[in-house]
Parts: sequence; structure tokens; C-alpha cells
Amino acid sequence: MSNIMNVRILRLPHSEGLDLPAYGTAGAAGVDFQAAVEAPLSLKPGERTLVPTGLCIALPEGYELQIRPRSGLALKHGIMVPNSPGTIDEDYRGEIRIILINAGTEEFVIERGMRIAQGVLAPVVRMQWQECSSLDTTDRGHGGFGSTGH
Ligand SMILES: O=c1ccn([C@H]2C[C@H](O)[C@@H](COP(=O)(O)OP(=O)(O)OP(=O)(O)O)O2)c(=O)[nH]1
Repeated sequence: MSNIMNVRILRLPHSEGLDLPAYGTAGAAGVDFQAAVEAPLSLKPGERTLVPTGLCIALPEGYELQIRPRSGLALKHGIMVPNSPGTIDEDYRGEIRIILINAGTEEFVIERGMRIAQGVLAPVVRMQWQECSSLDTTDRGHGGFGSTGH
């Protein structure tokens, strides 16, 4: 991929020894974040938790980082990111933390260094409201939520 941006990243002490989030293949869209837990963290079915990454970043202006689940963990263990895609704002300087929920049927143990979720850099277009008294008409109109029958 030729589309590459520099992003400043700061390691906190508890991420020592872990890798910086990396792309798994030459064409991967997301970098994998590792769990910076000090000890294995057990997640029972139905439980959710906040997993530290030990990393802080400063995104380029006009970008967000989206935190998304990994399909393998979702399929094999039911491990999901309930707020997916999680939003890391360009002005956030705190530690990136990842919310995980065990939607599976068995206990899941998060080990230090486990790749738990992925982050995709995405451009953001901000809105400027133009308040008005009416909107243009369309075929769809107010129809939604299954109104087309599919
Ligand atoms: O999965 C996530 C989601 C968010 N954040 C951090 C970065 C983000 O910039 C900040 C705020 O996130 P969000 O706007 O989703 O949270 P909120 O619930 O609206 O809280 P706030 O009032 O702090 O904006 O929290 C994470 O570390 N992980």
C-alpha cells in the first residue's frame, strides 16, 4: 500500500516488551493492538471489560482511528467490541483502551500480548449544519427500517 501517514505514538510503562500495533500483511487495513494486561484476564460468557493497550497517539488533523473486532476471535470465541467501531478522536491523548465482550458460551482468557482488536485510520469530514424549514422530496421519503420489504 502506498498510502502511508506518520502517526506519533507514545508507549506507557505497562506496554514495555509488547510490539507497536502492526499490519499483519502488506495489504491489511488495520493494525493489531495487543493487550497490555499485567496478568491473564478472564472473561466469562456475557462479561465485558476494558483492556489497556499501554499506548497513546496523536492522530493527524482530520482523521480518526476506528477500533474494530478481529473476525477470528469473533468466530471462534464470540469476542466482540461492543462499541464497534470504537472512535479514537484526533484530540485524544489518553491511553487507548479496548472494550471487549464475551458473547460466546465459554470463558475466554486474555493473555498479555494477545492481539485483541484492530485499528483502522479513517478520514473524517465534519458537518456544518444549515438549518432550514423544509427538505427536498425523494422516492424513499420517510420510509425505512424494512419499508422496501427486504
Ligand atoms: O474504544 C474506545 C473508544 C474511545 N476511546 C477513547 C478515545 C476517544 O477519543 C475517547 C472518547 O471516546 P467516545 O467519544 O467514544 O466516548 P464518550 O463515551 O462519548 O466519552 P467522552 O465524553 O469522553 O467523549 O475515549 C478508547 O480509548 N477506546
